[in-house]
Amino acid sequence: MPLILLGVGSDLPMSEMSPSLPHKTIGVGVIWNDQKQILIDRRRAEGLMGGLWEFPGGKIEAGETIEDCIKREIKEELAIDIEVGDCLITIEHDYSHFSVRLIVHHCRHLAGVPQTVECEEIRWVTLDEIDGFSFPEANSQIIAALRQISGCPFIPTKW
Ligand SMILES: Nc1nc2c([nH]c(=O)n2[C@H]2C[C@H](O)[C@@H](COP(=O)(O)OP(=O)(O)OP(=O)(O)O)O2)c(=O)[nH]1
Ligand SMILES: [Mg+2]
Repeated sequence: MPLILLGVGSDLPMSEMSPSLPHKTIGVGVIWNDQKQILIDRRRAEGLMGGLWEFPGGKIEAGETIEDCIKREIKEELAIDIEVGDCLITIEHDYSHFSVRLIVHHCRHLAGVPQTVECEEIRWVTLDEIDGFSFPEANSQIIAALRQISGCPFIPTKW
């Protein structure tokens, strides 16, 4: 009698067999100024994760590099020019209704005064001050990674 396996007996990896959450890939910038402060912005009250602080960024578009995504999002959201540097960390995080991959790069502020084009509020803060702000859950890993490096990654003579 042949053994007949029905349904789930396939070669698919577990991740493709389980019902998956919607997934977004997000380019995120940790933007440093020449005083070694980091730019954070507060998300609009009415949207997803409303009122929480974040490092600016947004969804990657088809055909875009992560560097181009971060540069574009930061121009759209804050109207400033930046240089995108090294990757600090990549995080995979599951929220209740979706999951995100946050690809976080160090960035250097080049020009323009940040404007609240797509956010509620903007602050330049030191790493010591950052604990006074509420961030989305996934951000604790970004902040921990920032604490592990020895300060601003850009060489002061480059400013
Ligand atoms: N930009 C940013 N997003 C974060 C952070 N931490 C975190 O969990 N997220 C999540 C929140 C959102 O679900 C997602 C970012 O999406 P977004 O709403 O900024 O996307 P977007 O700029 O393309 O905006 P939209 O076109 O959807 O309005 O990543 C963070 O530090 N920065
Ligand atoms: Mg955004």
